[in-house]
Parts: sequence; C-alpha cells; structure tokens
Amino acid sequence: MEGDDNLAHERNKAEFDVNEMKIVWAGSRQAFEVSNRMSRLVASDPVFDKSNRAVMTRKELFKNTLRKSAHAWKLINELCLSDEESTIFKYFMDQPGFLDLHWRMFVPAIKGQGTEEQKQKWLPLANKMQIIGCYAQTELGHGSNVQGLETTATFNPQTDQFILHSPTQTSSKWWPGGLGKVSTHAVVYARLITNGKDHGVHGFIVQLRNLDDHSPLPGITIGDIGVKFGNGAYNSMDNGFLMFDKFCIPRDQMLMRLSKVTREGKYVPSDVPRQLMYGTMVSVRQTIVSNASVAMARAVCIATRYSAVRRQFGSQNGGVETQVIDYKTQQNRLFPLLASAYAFRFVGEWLKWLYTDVTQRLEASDFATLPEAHACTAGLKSMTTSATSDGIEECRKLCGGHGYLWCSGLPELFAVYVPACTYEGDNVVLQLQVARFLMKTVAQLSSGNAPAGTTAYMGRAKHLLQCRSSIQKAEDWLNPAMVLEAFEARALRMAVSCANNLKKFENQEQGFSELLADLVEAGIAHCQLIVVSKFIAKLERDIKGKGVKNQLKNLCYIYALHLIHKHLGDFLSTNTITPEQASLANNQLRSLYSQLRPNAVALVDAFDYTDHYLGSVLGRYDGNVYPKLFEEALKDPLNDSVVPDGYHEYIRPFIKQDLRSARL
Ligand SMILES: CC/C=C\C/C=C\C/C=C\CCCC(=O)SCCNC(=O)CCNC(=O)[C@H](O)C(C)(C)COP(=O)(O)OP(=O)(O)OC[C@H]1O[C@@H](n2cnc3c(N)ncnc32)[C@H](O)[C@@H]1OP(=O)(O)O
Ligand SMILES: Cc1cc2nc3c(=O)[nH]c(=O)nc-3n(C[C@H](O)[C@H](O)[C@H](O)COP(=O)(O)OP(=O)(O)OC[C@H]3O[C@@H](n4cnc5c(N)ncnc54)[C@H](O)[C@@H]3O)c2cc1C
Repeated sequence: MEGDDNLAHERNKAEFDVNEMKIVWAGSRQAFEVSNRMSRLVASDPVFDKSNRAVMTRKELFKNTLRKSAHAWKLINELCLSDEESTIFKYFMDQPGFLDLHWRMFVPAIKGQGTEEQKQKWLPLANKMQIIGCYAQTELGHGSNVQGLETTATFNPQTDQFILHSPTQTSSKWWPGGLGKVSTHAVVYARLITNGKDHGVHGFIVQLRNLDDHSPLPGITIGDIGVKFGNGAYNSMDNGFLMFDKFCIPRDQMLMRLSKVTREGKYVPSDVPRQLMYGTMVSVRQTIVSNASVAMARAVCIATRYSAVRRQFGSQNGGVETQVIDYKTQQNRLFPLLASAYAFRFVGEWLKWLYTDVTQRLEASDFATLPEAHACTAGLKSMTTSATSDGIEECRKLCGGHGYLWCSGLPELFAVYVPACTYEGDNVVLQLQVARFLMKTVAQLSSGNAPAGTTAYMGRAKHLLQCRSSIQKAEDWLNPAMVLEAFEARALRMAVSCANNLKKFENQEQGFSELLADLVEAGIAHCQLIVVSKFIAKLERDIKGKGVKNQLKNLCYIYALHLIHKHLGDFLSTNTITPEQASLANNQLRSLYSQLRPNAVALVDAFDYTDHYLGSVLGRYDGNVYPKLFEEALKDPLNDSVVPDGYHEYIRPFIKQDLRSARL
C-alpha cells in the first residue's frame, strides 16, 4: 500500500466527526475559522518558506528572520488583522524572533506596570513598532533568583535621573531575546537605590539604541550571546548581553504603577503586593501552557501519521508488512502523548480563564486569588513543558531512523522547544513555588479556613487521607469520581507527608532545602490532578458532533491511567491503590488503546495543521513519505556535485596510496 492509500484508509476508519473535533480543539467555531485562515495565509506566502533553515548560516538565518518579521508586519497592517488574528498569524510563521518579545513581554510589561501617563507615552510608539522592545531581566550571574539581580538604578536628585550601572561582570544582562541586535528599547529590571537605600528590584524603560543609525547609546555595551542548541531552531533569535556604564534615564522612565520615586527622591512603596511586578511572567507562563499543547500536538501528528505509513515485519510470503502503529508498544508510547496534547489544550483553556479572572480581581484591588494564580501558572508551565519536551523526543524515536533527519521536523522542533523548560522560570524552581503554596495550605488546614480553588480537595483531608479506592474491575477506571479520588488522595498524601517531614526540622527553611526533591514530586502530583480534573470537567460540557465526546472520554482516561502507570510508585507507596487495582488500570489502558487505534489519524487531523506548519516529510497530510524523503535528500548542498569538494586534497591521496601498495 502507498503512503497516501494508508492514510486515506485510516481516515475512513474514523468513528467520529473530525470537523466538529477541530472546533473542540480550537475552542470555538470562530477560533477555528481564525486559526484555519491564518495558518493558510502564512502557508501560501513564499516569504514564510522554512525549507532551508538548517543549511543557512547564522547571519543568513537572522536576516531572513528580519525579512519575515517585516513582511508579517506589512501584511498585518495591509489586511487590518485584529489582535487575535495577528497573534495567531505570527504563531504560524513558526520563526522565533524579536516580535515575540516585543509583543508578549515588552508591551505587556508597560501595560501592567506603567502609570496612565507612561502608557499614553510609550504604548502608541510600541504598538506602531516605532520603537522595538525586549524584556531585560536575567543577568549573567542571576536568572532564577530575581531578588539577586545586581544591576543598579540610583536616583540622582540633582538631575532628576536614574543612573543605570552594571557594577560587575555577573551583573551584565544576559539572555533577553531581541536585545542582541534589534531592540531600540528594553524594560530593564534593576535594584532601585534612593538616598543610599536599596529598595529591591524594579522595572525601568530604557532606550538602548540611537533611532537614526541603530548604534548603541553612549554608556551602553550590547551584543548577541552566541550560537544556541540545534541547527536553525532558536538561532533566529538575537538573545543578547547588555552592560550599563553610568547610563542616565529620566525619573519618569521608572515603571511607577506600583511604587514610586518623587522629585525629591522619596521612595513611595507599593500599597499592593509587590509580586505584581512579576505580572508579565505570570501572563507569559499562562500562554506557555497552551503553547505546550500545540508543540505536543505537532510532534504527535508527525509520529502518528508516520506510524500509520511505516510498515515493519509481520509479512508472510512477501505479503504486506504490519503498520508500526499496530504494535502495542508503539501505542503505549504514542497514545498517551496524543492524550496529553488534548489534556494540555483543555487545561490551557481553563488557565486562560483563571488568568482573566485574577486580572479582573486585581483591577478591583482583590488580591485573594493571586497566590493560587501564581501557583497554577508556575506549576502548569513547569509540568506541561517538561512533559512536552520529553514527548517530542519520544516522537522522534517513534519515527525510527528517519525521525533523526532534519526534514522529519522533529529535531528542530525539539531544539526550539526544549528551552521552554528553562525560560520564564526553570521548571524545578517553579515547581518549588507550587510546593511552598501546598505547604502553606496544609499548614492552614487545622485553622478552619476551607481551602478554595484548585486546593479545595484538601478540605476533604480527613476522608482523602483514610479512604481506600473502591475500584473492583477494569471498567471502574472509567468512573470519573473514582479516578479523581485516586489523584486527589495521592496528591494530598504526598503533600501531607512532606509537611509532616518538614515538622521534624527545627529550622523550616533548612527542612525545605533537605526535602526539595520530595517537594517537587508533591508539586507535580498536584498539577497532574489539576490537568485530570479539568479534562473530566470538559467532558461534562455540551460537546457536539457524532462520536466526539466518546473520543474525548477515551483520551481523558488514557491520560489519567497512563499517569497512574508511570507514577505507580507514588500511588502504591501512599496506599492510594493496591497492586491489583494498578493491574486493572493497566488492563483498562490496553482496552482504551484498542478503541483509540482506528481513530488515531483522524484525531491528529483534528489539529488542522498545514504541511507548512508541520514542516515534516514524515507527517505530510498525504502520507507520501518515501518519494519526498528522496527529494529532500537530493536538495542537500552536498549533492550539488557528484564528487565532493576536498576529494583531491583529502580522499584521493588515500586511494592512490592503496593502489601503490596493491601493486607491490
Ligand atoms: C512559545 C513561547 C510563547 C510565549 C513566550 C514568548 C516569548 C518568547 C519565549 C521566551 C521568553 C523568555 C523570557 C524570560 O525568560 S524572562 C525571565 C524569566 N525569569 C524568571 O522566570 C525568573 C524566575 N524566578 C522568579 O519568578 C522568582 O525569583 C521566584 C522564583 C518566583 C521567587 O520570587 P522571590 O520574590 O524572590 O521570592 P519568594 O520569597 O520565593 O517569594 C515571595 C512570595 O511571592 C510569591 N510570588 C513569587 N512570584 C510571584 C508571582 N509571579 N506572582 C505572585 N506571587 C509570587 C511567592 O509565592 C511568595 O509567596 P509567599 O506567600 O510564600 O510569601
Ligand atoms: C531561549 C531562552 C530565552 C530567554 N529569554 C529571556 C528574556 O527574553 N529575558 C530574560 O530576562 N531572560 C531570558 N532568558 C533567561 C531565563 O529566564 C533564565 O535562564 C531562567 O529564568 C533560568 O535561570 P538561570 O539561567 O539562572 O538558571 P539557574 O537558576 O542557574 O539554574 C541552574 C540549575 O540550578 C537549579 N536551581 C536554581 N535555583 C534552585 C533552587 N532554589 N532550588 C533548586 N534548584 C535550583 C535549576 O533547577 C537548574 O537545574 C531566556 C533563557 C533562554 C534559555
């Protein structure tokens, strides 16, 4: 069977309405229409071609990214795209570049932390891209520890200015995207000093480059930090370094929505939580969760289509071989990732709601849900990006040798994606924030304050600490209440176990340090519970389309049961389930794989990705893999000539020597 016949056959087997599933995946019919239109607009424009990124030099890649960004901006204006449309359009461009940081961090930082006057002055310039900005927080010596930043901003009452200075090499800003070669401005985080007193880290709007000739302003040293992991990949981004040598900015360029410095140099501290200064990070962490589902879906789409096209073994007398997707081992590795893509999509939708809700509350000076919003965005960012990075690499292996080819799309996807485990907060550091939140919640249980939101289950501690799972047969693992109870009991018991161990230390901070590894595990268990519970909640909604809900149910329970299988140690050691119940979960999982199998290709078609966005010969919609692999190979510059450069200098001498010795 040819590749295209394989996939056509697979599509015919689907037991649900793919078009309706596309709408569920997109979130609404309107969101689907926008996404579908934008992805095709990008795919049809030759400027956004991605085919030769691997063989470009860094300079070519960078210039090509500038060209794409300028073209995108021109189209966005000419076509009068809305904010929603242009965000999605840029996403499908699939080219990391300065636009990401300008729109997702620089502009939001001013919106969130600037006063009304500052917003009126800077946002129109930024919105028209008359200035281009980045987010300069991380330093050579300090990234995770924001309070440890060293750059200083000292107020000079004589001139009504701040003097920005990098006192040490480790205080150089290091990593900000868009800083190295493009940005004219930055939001810079520095220690505010007035009258010799250090008030901690605050944000400042700083012009970096001359708007006429793009040269750095006097007192500023700036450049790119060098080549990063992988061919092409994130190397289109100019992550940069920046040093200040007593560089002066006017007082009104300190972002003063929260705390202020008066003309006289008096520091007026914020009357709202100082953590609001971290608001830009919270907003980006929230979007990173939705983006995790997109990256996971992309890898899974490639691996699923290819697994249906690829055949190995199983033929008798020269007959047709087995599609590798039919091997239970392949299903056991692939289908949980497919389920994870959907699970992350739905938890991402919920997190967007949570973020919008907390933003509205903050505007009304209600700060009650801020700790929960921080814990959820940090924890889910951490959990979903770690799972997605591992998932992309697993998809590469699921594609065998061809998965290692650049044209499979998987190596570059991995190289671009994997820093998500580090940027916007190292995943371990962020998970420890969740653990702190959980320890506080557990400590308050006896005070009579009922925990709310995602920790509401802890209010049922008495029951959850004692209950025994009532699962008796494999089908019970499809009962939402029983599945939820298992995840709640495991998460609570792990958190309580950490809290009890903490009590054994006189010094709580020292105890926390000793128990870091267990605390991270407790944080992950809590986050997995959130994802499972939001997937189950999704199933309770009105879901249209023939067979759609049934497929989502299968995916939901595959997601939950594969986690039980993967983290069996947690579930058994906390006595949440017995080994027999674990074995029943495994039986149910195998049965779910069989039910999912005929729908697998259609479930990845529901992502509605264009071949341009996938960028993969193995994941092509038409399944025409082998002829296209040849075409790609022949395009390689090494195949430009039959005899390679260097033959006469470095190969021929060996062969001539062999001939001489053969004659002797
Ligand atoms: C495809 C990609 C899509 C979109 C992305 C777009 C752009 C391109 C991609 C990449 C861009 C990457 C940009 C960056 O990386 S910017 C730099 C990011 N840096 C970090 O994330 C640093 C991580 N560190 C921190 O956030 C903090 O240092 C900390 C680890 C959270 C600790 O904070 P700190 O104040 O020092 O210390 P604590 O004493 O631990 O906390 C005090 C108190 O505050 C609470 N807290 C902390 N953070 C927040 C917050 N954001 N919101 C609300 N509350 C917060 C914390 O829980 C604690 O509370 P208590 O009640 O316990 O006192
Ligand atoms: C591609 C990319 C783009 C970026 N873009 C930007 C940007 O635009 N702007 C910007 O300001 N920054 C940016 N960054 C920087 C990024 O935010 C930091 O790298 C990130 O916050 C991690 O900090 P770090 O590098 O200091 O890691 P470190 O904190 O040095 O981490 C090193 C190791 O130490 C561990 N560790 C650290 N602290 C603890 C702890 N308390 N407990 C236990 N373990 C710990 C970590 O888990 C990790 O294993 C970017 C980084 C990358 C890779």
